[in-house]
Amino acid sequence: MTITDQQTALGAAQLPQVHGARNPGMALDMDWVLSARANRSAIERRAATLPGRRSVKKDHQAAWMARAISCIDLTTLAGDDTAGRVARLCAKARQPVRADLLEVLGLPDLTVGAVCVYHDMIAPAVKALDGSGIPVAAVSTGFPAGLSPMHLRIAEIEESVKAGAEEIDIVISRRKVLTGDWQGLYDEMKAFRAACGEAHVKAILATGELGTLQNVARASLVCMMAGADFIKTSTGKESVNATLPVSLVMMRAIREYHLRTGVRVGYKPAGGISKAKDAVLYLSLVKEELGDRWLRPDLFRFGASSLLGDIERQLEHHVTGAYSASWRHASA
Ligand SMILES: O=C[C@H](O)COP(=O)(O)O
Repeated sequence: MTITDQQTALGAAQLPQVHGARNPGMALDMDWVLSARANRSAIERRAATLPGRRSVKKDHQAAWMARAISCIDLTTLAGDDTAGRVARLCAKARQPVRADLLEVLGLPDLTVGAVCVYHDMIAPAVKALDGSGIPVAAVSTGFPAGLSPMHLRIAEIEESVKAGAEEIDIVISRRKVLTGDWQGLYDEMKAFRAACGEAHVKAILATGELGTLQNVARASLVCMMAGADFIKTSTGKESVNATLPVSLVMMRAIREYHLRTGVRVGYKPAGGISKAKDAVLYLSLVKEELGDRWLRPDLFRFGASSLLGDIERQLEHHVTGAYSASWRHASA
């Protein structure tokens, strides 16, 4: 399969809708969970073939990069975040690429999917995004390790929703996966989902700490059964974050969940995705594994702090024929 439909790509980038139908969840089905397997060598072989055979050129490339922008959760998760830095990030979220480039691309209203911050930065982000329709996502539940007492993790979600976060990125307890406590993981995720209320919930699996791809497959299923609206690879703070093999496993779990329940759960690779060409690779994988319906911000996001800068650079090159210095795009 090759990517050739520029119009489809540009059309989807203009779609404003970032929130779709929710995943109601289902009872924990242990037979299904324990039947999940992952053949590491086959998955790694398949992932290894992807970079070599993707070739998306010129206008098609620009269309796919625009699509990628519409799916970015523009993120800042640093200890020295300030209201000023978040306001600058939000300005970038509203207008992710220079206005003249957006005009040439025919996408004057292109924005990112969401802005993702720590709890303390929700209020400045909500203020800076007022009227834009761009939701604020907050990382929560003792991010990134998820080791604070359960009642505090629940309270943190509730506080963040109260502060205006429309999306909550929770972290799961890795030890529940590593010890095979699937019921415990299910109960925890269900409690997180309930605390979110109307806010959409993304379950961060921290796949780099789950040991095996089989654990990634099982944890993906359990979180979806417990009502996760999205499953997300990583916090960006593990030593191994989003990878193509892990993405294959998680996307196939999403596909299977959709086949069995009819419910579409979203996918968010996060951590270390900083190049436009990698973003296009991920989009092509989503297209192949899940289909076009997932190539929209209500079902796909990149968690990324520096990807937008490279995409803007590549788009500038596409339109003007020249690259600008990377420092010109420093805020993203
Ligand atoms: O969820 C988003 C990640 O924390 C961003 O990671 P990154 O800084 O490697 O892009």
